Amino acid sequence: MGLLIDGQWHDQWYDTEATDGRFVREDSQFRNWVTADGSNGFPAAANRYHLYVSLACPWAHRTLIFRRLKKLEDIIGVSVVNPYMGEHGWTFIEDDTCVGDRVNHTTYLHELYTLTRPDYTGRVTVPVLWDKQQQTIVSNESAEIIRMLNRAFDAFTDVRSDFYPEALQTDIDAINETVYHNVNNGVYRCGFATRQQAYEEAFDQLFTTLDELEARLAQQRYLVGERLTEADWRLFTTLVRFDAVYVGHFKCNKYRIADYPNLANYLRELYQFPGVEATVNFRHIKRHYYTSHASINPTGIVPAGPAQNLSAPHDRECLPAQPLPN
Ligand SMILES: N[C@@H](CCC(=O)N[C@@H](CS)C(=O)NCC(=O)O)C(=O)O
Repeated sequence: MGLLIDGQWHDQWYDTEATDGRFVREDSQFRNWVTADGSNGFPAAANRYHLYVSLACPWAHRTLIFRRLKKLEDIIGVSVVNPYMGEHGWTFIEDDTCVGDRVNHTTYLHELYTLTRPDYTGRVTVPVLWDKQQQTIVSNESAEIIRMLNRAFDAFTDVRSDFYPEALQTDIDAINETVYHNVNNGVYRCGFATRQQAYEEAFDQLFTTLDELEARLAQQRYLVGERLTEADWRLFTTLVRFDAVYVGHFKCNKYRIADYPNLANYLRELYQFPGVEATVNFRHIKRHYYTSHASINPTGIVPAGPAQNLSAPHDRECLPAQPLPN
């Protein structure tokens, strides 16, 4: 784990000293947009853009789900990093989990960052949306990449589903804000905290929000009502990792998702949504977290459990849902 400073790689763990042991996530620095009309300099096109992801990473997972839901697999390629993130950060070192970077032939993800900006200073994260034509990073912010995939490439797919419909944008943005802070990033704020108070603060916010979401999902099928939206997919990628990793490795152990009837059924419904199961890889997920954070799990032993069956039937059909267009 490390970062680039003026384009030079430094192997160093997160600095939580200045923030009383609290983990504070850096803002993503590459924030360009692919648009249908190309008005931002990045027009949607077939086979021009490439996604770099980790199958372990919940943020990158969002982008893989959108690529799949919008049937953009033939339009946007994907490279998967090795799940082990050690002294060089994310790598493309080839083994039974990784086939390398077949687009830019790099060994380390940080090379893509310095190809884009030779004096880059900051963390080197996945996902990365890469423009093969201009040889540059378009965006390394998953929240924005999924919005590009949602609509900008509609000329290249027959899937008309819109997971960020205009009429629901205010509600989606509001729930995203809470879920991001307390759940998506909340599990990291628990796991990467280096002082007891910082951990407990994050832990309380996480489980207060999970309790609220459990109550909300008793009344309605999805986070903003009857329609499945971006907000659900953003929550899904954390929920699906929760019992396998966050409960133990990040000490988020008040309850498991399996202990919340509505969240557990909702998780299974989303997991069983056509195409989604294929984007979930527990081997990468468990290997990454348990082997890459040596200060949290020094032995690097990957737990063998838990036994869970996300393909088991769910009960969500008793709540009304709006059908999605194809
Ligand atoms: N805000 C970013 C966060 C991405 C992120 O932090 N990804 C993690 C993987 S789960 C990462 O690459 N971390 C490497 C590091 O922080 O050095 C997004 O949502 O795209």
